[in-house]
Amino acid sequence: MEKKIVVLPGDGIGKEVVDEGIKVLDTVAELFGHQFKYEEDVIGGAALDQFGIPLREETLEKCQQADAVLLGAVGGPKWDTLPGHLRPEKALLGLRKGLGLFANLRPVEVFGPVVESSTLKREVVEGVDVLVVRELTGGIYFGLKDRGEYDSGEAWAKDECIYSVEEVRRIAKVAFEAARGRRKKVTSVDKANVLETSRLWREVIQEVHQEYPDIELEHMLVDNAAMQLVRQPKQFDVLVTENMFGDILSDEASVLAGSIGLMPSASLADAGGLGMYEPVHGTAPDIAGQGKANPLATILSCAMLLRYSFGLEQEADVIETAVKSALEQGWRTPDLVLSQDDPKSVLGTTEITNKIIEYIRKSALIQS
Ligand SMILES: NC(=O)C1=CN([C@@H]2O[C@H](COP(=O)(O)OP(=O)(O)OC[C@H]3O[C@@H](n4cnc5c(N)ncnc54)[C@H](O)[C@@H]3O)[C@@H](O)[C@H]2O)C=CC1
Ligand SMILES: CC(C)CC(=O)C(=O)O
Ligand SMILES: [Mg+2]
Repeated sequence: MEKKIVVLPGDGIGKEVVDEGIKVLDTVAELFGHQFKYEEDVIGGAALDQFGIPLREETLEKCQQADAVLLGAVGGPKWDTLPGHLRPEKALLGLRKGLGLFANLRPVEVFGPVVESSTLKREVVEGVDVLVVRELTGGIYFGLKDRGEYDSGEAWAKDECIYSVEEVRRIAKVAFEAARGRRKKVTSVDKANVLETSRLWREVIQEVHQEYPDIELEHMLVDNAAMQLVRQPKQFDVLVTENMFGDILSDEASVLAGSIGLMPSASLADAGGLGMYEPVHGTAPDIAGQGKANPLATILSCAMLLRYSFGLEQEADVIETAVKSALEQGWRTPDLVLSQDDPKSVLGTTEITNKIIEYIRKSALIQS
């Protein structure tokens, strides 16, 4: 199979983890006889430094013409004081909107071997398997185009939260369809006791649910959901929510898995179409450049890329199994080690990728 992947490393550890993801994709390509062509471009802070804007039109066009996009993360303290439209993070919003990627899938799977990496009790987290379905191109991160901008020192600032029926309907369908292939339960998270957009959200979710009588639906207010997620996470199967709530709840859910360095994501327009794949985490300025970032979230995002954009199920499975094997054998990155005297073998970014590649090669040998 021949495919074109646009690679957007971004800033901070984004570059470090994306490099590792490509090594894994190259290994899979070599073993399974595929040809992946990469086209790298700058976005975020890197694009600001080089071109004066966080997202160039030509970058968006390149992505539109690709088969998939692999992204690291954007932002960092260097650009924190810039006005809103120049923030590196706006590049991400522009890409998501420009590519029509309204469905963000963030699986939260607790890998058995790293249960002890979670700060929560074993009985709470063991076996957790939640899919967060986050609406990605609406809500308060977008608002109205002509809303103006806050200037430092001004007396007030404004963000607007808008949702249309159609925006909620299409993400509801993604969630109910996903639940059909899982444990058949959807929890819709909103703030319908306060927000008008949430009242619309709840109404539309209920309406779409009529088409899915085989799926159990419950509604939960977001403050309660934040609490339930760490109190009793196994009550959740598919959790569907709007843009900002999904952003926050998925970072919270990473505590169940042991580290945000394990959390992959896929941002999709339509099933089988162009997708963008990125770790849930940001640029981690506190550890950037030290060779200790956990690349597994990105490597698992590469598995999602193969599965959702290229339909390469077996190749995706091989990557996921290799990640599990490496963790089972006790290999860890520093973020997965809670105490100094933890006996687990601690590896850097490149070293743990090399282990994953070793396991991928071994499993390909067994299969051939
Ligand atoms: N998708 C994106 O591009 C995102 C970008 N950001 C940006 O990243 C910058 C830093 O944001 P933070 O709030 O600090 O969030 P962050 O996710 O970058 O880091 C939060 C904490 O998690 C740790 N961490 C994150 N990824 C890790 C990994 N792969 N391995 C080991 N440890 C990891 C970091 O060291 C830090 O202690 C900001 O400029 C923010 O706007 C934040 C979130 C998402
Ligand atoms: C950086 C933001 C645009 C969004 C974010 O934190 C995320 O998508 O996880
Ligand atoms: Mg986030």
